[in-house]
Amino acid sequence: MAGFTREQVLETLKSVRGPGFDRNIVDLGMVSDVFISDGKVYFSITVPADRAQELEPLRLAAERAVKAMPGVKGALVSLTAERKAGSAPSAPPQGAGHAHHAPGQPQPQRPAKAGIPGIKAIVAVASGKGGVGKSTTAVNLALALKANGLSVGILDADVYGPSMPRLLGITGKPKQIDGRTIVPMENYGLKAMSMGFLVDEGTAMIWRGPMVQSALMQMLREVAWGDLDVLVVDMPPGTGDAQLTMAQQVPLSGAVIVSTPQDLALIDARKGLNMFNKVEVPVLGIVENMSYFIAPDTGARYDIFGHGGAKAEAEKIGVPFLGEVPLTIEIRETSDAGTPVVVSHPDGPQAKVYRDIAEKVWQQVGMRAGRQAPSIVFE
Ligand SMILES: Nc1ncnc2c1ncn2[C@@H]1O[C@H](COP(=O)(O)OP(=O)(O)OP(=O)(O)O)[C@@H](O)[C@H]1O
Repeated sequence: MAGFTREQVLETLKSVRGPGFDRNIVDLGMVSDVFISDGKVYFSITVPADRAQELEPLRLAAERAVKAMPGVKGALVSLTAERKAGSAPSAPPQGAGHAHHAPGQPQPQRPAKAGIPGIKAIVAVASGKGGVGKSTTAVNLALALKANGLSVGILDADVYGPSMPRLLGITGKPKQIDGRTIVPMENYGLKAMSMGFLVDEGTAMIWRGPMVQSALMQMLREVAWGDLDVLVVDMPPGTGDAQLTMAQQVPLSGAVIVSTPQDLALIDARKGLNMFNKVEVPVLGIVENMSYFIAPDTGARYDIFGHGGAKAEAEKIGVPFLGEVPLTIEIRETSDAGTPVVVSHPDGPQAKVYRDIAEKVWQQVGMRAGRQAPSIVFE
């Protein structure tokens, strides 16, 4: 147990006041739930979207105040424009002119999204619903981009069920430099960051929206990613407020939507597409996962899932179709063993499927950026 309490954190935060605010941030109701894990404190401060940049010093001041408390090992604080139902500041800070938005809804404006120095492109991998193989696709896509000659990182934004430690076979905790910046973990030449590296399994389950935003922003901006051609972001499954806010706040180059062929998953994939359209993030294309079945003994292919649905859907709505990934024992077993198929069976047919998808994704990124993607040479 931490040697300090949530109440003490809030008491400390009462010393923090923003420019133009008539009271401290706690009394104004701007502080989210405070979450404490392993001596580290996580929370966010709700500010008007149009003042987010200007209020960065406020975030720093709050973080400094909490870090100075005895027993506190670290603090992750972010600004969020999300407003929880019933907890709007009683005296909104000046500039808060968004009363016409429903409480709890993310602001429709797109907040300023500063790029991340050193990272050329950020690609989200998303799905309309859980269990369609989004994380498996994300990790194999990242490794395939790497195999295609790019420098790549992966950010596991699925804080409710982080899977990168398991998928990449990474254990241990990341190091911190200068008391703030986190050094990403690494395996198979891939830099990786996940809440799963920071908190014990299960802990992340009880997080609430603003805390998630807070943690994500820090994993994005306060990790020493170094120079990357592309950072792949494994999004939380679904298309709710958390995903929408994230898509708004992260400077995404584009999104890849993963779907299974079944009708239901396709309907959900459509929701994913709409979500990215809403925040003007280009959809780079759709991947159909568990598209067909390859029998382990004979290698015979069976189209038992009505494969092709995602391709037809992609054509109908005019987004690129990126490829079909079969349902195979190798993909499942290698994922579970922390040795994704792209690195453990690089010469196999599944690795090739992912490398082809990676090539298409990178071409799309290049096209959207209005420039030619660096050419990728295949053997
Ligand atoms: N193409 C595939 N062939 C065989 N198994 C697969 C394939 N894709 C994913 N799986 C398996 O399906 C399960 C779900 O995959 P994964 O965790 O990647 O899904 P997800 O959409 O990220 O799920 P969640 O939404 O729960 O995070 C895992 O056991 C994974 O190994």
